[in-house]
Amino acid sequence: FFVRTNSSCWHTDPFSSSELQDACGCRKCPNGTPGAPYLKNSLGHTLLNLSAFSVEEYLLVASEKPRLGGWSFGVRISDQVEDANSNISKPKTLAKVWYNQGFHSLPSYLNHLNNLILWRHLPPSADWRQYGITLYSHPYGGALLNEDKILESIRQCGVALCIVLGFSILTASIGSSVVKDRVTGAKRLQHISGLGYRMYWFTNFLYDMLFYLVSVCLCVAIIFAFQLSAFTFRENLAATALLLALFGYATLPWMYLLSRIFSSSDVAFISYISLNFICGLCTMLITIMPRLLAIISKAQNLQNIYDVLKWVFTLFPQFCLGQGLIELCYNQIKYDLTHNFSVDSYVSPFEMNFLGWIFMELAFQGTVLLLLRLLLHWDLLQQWRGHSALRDTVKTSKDIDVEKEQMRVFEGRTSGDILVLHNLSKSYQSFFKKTTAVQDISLGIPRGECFGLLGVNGAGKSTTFKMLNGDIAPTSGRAVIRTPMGDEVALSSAGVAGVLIGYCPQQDALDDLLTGWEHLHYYCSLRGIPKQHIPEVAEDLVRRLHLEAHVNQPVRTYSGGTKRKLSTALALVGKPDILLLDEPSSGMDPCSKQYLWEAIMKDVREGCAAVLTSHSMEECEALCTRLAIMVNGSFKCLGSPQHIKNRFGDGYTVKVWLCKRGHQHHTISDCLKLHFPGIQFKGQRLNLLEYHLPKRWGCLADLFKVLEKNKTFLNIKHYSINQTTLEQVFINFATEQQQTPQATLEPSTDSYHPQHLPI
Ligand SMILES: Nc1ncnc2c1ncn2[C@@H]1O[C@H](COP(=O)(O)OP(=O)(O)OP(=O)(O)O)[C@@H](O)[C@H]1O
Repeated sequence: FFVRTNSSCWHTDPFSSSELQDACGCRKCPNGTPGAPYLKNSLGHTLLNLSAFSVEEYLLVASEKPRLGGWSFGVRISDQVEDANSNISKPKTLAKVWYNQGFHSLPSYLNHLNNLILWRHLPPSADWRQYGITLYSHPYGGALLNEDKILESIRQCGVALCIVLGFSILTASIGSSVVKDRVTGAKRLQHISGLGYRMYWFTNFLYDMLFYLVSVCLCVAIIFAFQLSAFTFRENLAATALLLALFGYATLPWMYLLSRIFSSSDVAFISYISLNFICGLCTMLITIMPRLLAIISKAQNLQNIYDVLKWVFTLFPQFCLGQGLIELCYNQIKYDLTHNFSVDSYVSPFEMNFLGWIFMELAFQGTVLLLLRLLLHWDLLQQWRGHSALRDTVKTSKDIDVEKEQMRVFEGRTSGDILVLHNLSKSYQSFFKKTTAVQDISLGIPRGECFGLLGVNGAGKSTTFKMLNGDIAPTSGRAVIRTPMGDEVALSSAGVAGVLIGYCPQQDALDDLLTGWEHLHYYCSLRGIPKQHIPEVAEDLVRRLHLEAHVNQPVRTYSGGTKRKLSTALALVGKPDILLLDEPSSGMDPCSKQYLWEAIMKDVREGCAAVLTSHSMEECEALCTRLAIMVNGSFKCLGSPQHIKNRFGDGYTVKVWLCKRGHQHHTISDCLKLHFPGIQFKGQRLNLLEYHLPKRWGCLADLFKVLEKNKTFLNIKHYSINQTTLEQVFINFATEQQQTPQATLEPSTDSYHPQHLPI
């Protein structure tokens, strides 16, 4: 308790009744006469001659119950509280009001003193009884301040931050799915199969929004269940739901636009979360600082800074969400504070100068970004770049066949070809180095041809494929298709020109949740096959690729080989004019390979032009009418498999199986070298020895003769003599590949590999 009686003297302690009685000069006068017409201070000095005012009765009556309060006059200021500048202690005429316990005692005793002062200043002729200040006491009408409620609203600011974090993660996980679609090739596959860009993005957006809105509903239900007043009071629940929904509406197109820069969906997911949270939290913190300082200091320039920052940061949907939720909490705190004083300071969140501007901003951003996403697409950019990338200069190649093909393309002798590559090149530019993945390849592929692209890992096959299917733009050169009318059109316009392309990507672009049937039905619909014919077409493909046992199961239950079969089946849907097959048989058993080859050959025989990459020489020999071996991004040889074997496969391969394991090869090697000095020992595995005999060092008949004659003497169980295989030609070229970390030979799963020396 304290009573301030003047600027330099105040008491903070409550007083006991006896202290109070002692302090009341009128009750306990120094001369010992209660009720004397003098008011004296504690030192006995007369302060007021009350008889002059005839108020003694009043004071006596007023001081009858001194335990509730009283007055003292002329009390000397204690040394501690005296002004430090004045060291002279002098008595001052003071009036002090004392009170104790009762809440009403202070105002009533103060009022007595005020009355006294009033009467003191009345003119002598005036009757003091006619004047007076009356004090009324009424109970307080308002409720007490509910501190718990206010603290709860402040705590809900923390909930707002959690909501921002949660929705940052949710939108990131939804937004990164399109990156997965692109990286696995599913997006490209759908475009190639006939799905337009706009349709893809629009349906994606609709589906993602639907999925997102389910989460919004769950979140709003939880908020409602826990009755978080900042987000549920009056119109706040509707505002919270709208804010969350619009956040998704503005954020998803923004993520779609950025999706192209990510090479993995995991990287995209982490990046989106970081971007969301950085944009959301940092912008909120940056704006909160000047706002708080402006509230504390009442400085107008800080308020201006806050206003400017607020408008600038509305560019970020994350800021809009955080700011909107914090504003709802702030509104609620204000309401809780003023509500106790019967003032309703609640502002509707839908008012334009409150959250209305945030809603408008989010809706505007979402619409503009979605339109941008629908209008801008990769092929459009490729077309712009394609015009500047054309460069038709004939480069001399080391190989005569490659050069001939190049001349054929440049001289325009490709009228019968459906797919033509003009000097196609691709370089990847990173910060520190430039990698030339594909270098000036020219090629024309007619209908009914299966062209094989061979090369070690990193030779540039997949890059060539990506340029063919429109996934990446060539650095220079172009790939065109010839329409049935004979016009050359860009690959991206194939669908419009009526040329169907089937694509089997290196990674299976399948949806784990769909069954084989559902995949086939979907891709048949994309190809435009009439609904009534879809079962027939799908069944035909299932039968040709022997997928009957799996087609009703979800794809997640498929083995690697079965997934490849389904991927190839999807590429074959609708009898495409051009088939792009990137390692279609990898991971398949020999039996499945036979079915696959038959399926591909059937389409090729019916006039389809196929381009195939494979690490299986057996497959290339079985399927390809022509092939090229790529080394460091350029063709090193080109022609039919037999032509390549004839040109580059010099001589014979001799395989000798010994009767016993562990025998050294020296005796046999010495014997063979005696008859054929040019023979090369290539390696030994268990009891198998392998030799290469160049043609000029001996003929087939002599070789048989020597081996038959010495079979028993050399402990030979049996032997075989073959013409040099395509695989050996391939290995010979592969040694030319730059010794980069990627340039390692991938062992074929299909054929036995001895420890080869290069031929
Ligand atoms: N996105 C990229 N950025 C930079 N360099 C790349 C990129 N993609 C491929 N390369 C490089 O381009 C070269 C050719 O790669 P590509 O994937 O076309 O080889 P490939 O013949 O298909 O190999 P594989 O048989 O393993 O599929 C390699 O040196 C590779 O490192």
